[in-house]
Amino acid sequence: MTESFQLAVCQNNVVEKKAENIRRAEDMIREAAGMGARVVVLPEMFNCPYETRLFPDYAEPYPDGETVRMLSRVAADAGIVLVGGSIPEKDGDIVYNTCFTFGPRGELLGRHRKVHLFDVDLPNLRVRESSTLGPGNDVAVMDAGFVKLGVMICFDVRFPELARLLALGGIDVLVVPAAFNTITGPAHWDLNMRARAVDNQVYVAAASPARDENAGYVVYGHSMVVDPWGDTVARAGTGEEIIIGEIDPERIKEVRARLPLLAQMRTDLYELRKSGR
Ligand SMILES: NC(=O)CCC(=O)C(=O)O
Repeated sequence: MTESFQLAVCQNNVVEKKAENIRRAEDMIREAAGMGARVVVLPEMFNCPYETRLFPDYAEPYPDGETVRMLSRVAADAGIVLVGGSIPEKDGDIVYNTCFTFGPRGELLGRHRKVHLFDVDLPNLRVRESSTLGPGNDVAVMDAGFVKLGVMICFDVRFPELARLLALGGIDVLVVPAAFNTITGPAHWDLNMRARAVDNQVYVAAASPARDENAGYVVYGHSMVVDPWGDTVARAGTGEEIIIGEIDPERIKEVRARLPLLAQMRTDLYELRKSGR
C-alpha cells in the first residue's frame, strides 16, 4: 500500500423485506462513495434479518442473485472497492454465510465464506448457525492494487490464527462484517477488534447492522475502524450511520518499525499450517 485513502463502513437498518435491504444498502454505498471513500464495507447479513431459520429463504446464488448483481453494478458505477458484508449464498444444497468483494470495474475480487460458524449457548441466547449453514474452508488475501484486504466474518474474528494467516499474506486492512449482539458486544466487540489490529499491526474495519430493539436477535451496532496501534479511528453509535476512517500506510510502517512483532515471531517454536484443502 503506497497512499492513504478513506474507508467507509455503512451501518444499515435490516428489515424483513429483502428488496428494501438491498435498496437501502445501495443508497448508503453511493452516499459513502460521494463522501470520498475508495473502499466501502457493509455488515454481516445486510440483506436478511439475522435469524438462522431465515437464511435458506433469503439465499441466492452467485452470480445470478439480485444482491450480488447490485453490489457489482454499484462498485463499477462508483469506481470503488466494495466489501459486500455478507449474505446467505446458495451453492447446490448448501447455504453459506458469504462475503463478496467487488473491484472498481465491478469485477469479483474475492469471496469469503464464514469459516467458524456461530454455535453458542449464552444467557438467553442460543444460536446454531450450523443448523442452516455450511462452513467455508478457504483463507484468501484480496489484492485491490492500492490495498490488500482480508475478510473474516463476525465469529471468525475470535480466532486469531485466521487473522495471523491473513497478516502473513500481507494484508493492510482486516475487514470484519459482523453482527455481534447485546450480550457479547459490550464485553468483547471493541476488545476483539482492537486485539486483532494490535496482534497483526493492521487496520481493522468492523461493520455491524444498526440495532433494532424489537428484532429476534438484537445486534450491538458500534461499527468501528481501528488503526494498527489499537487506536479507534472512527466508531458508530447504534443507529443507522456511515463512518469514515483514513487508512494510512505510514501508520502501519511506523507501528511495525517501533514494535517489529511479525519479524520477531519464533517460527522455530511454532507454526501455522494452512490446511491442505
Ligand atoms: N454472527 C456472529 O457470528 C455473532 C458472533 C458474536 O456475537 C460473538 O460474540 O462472537
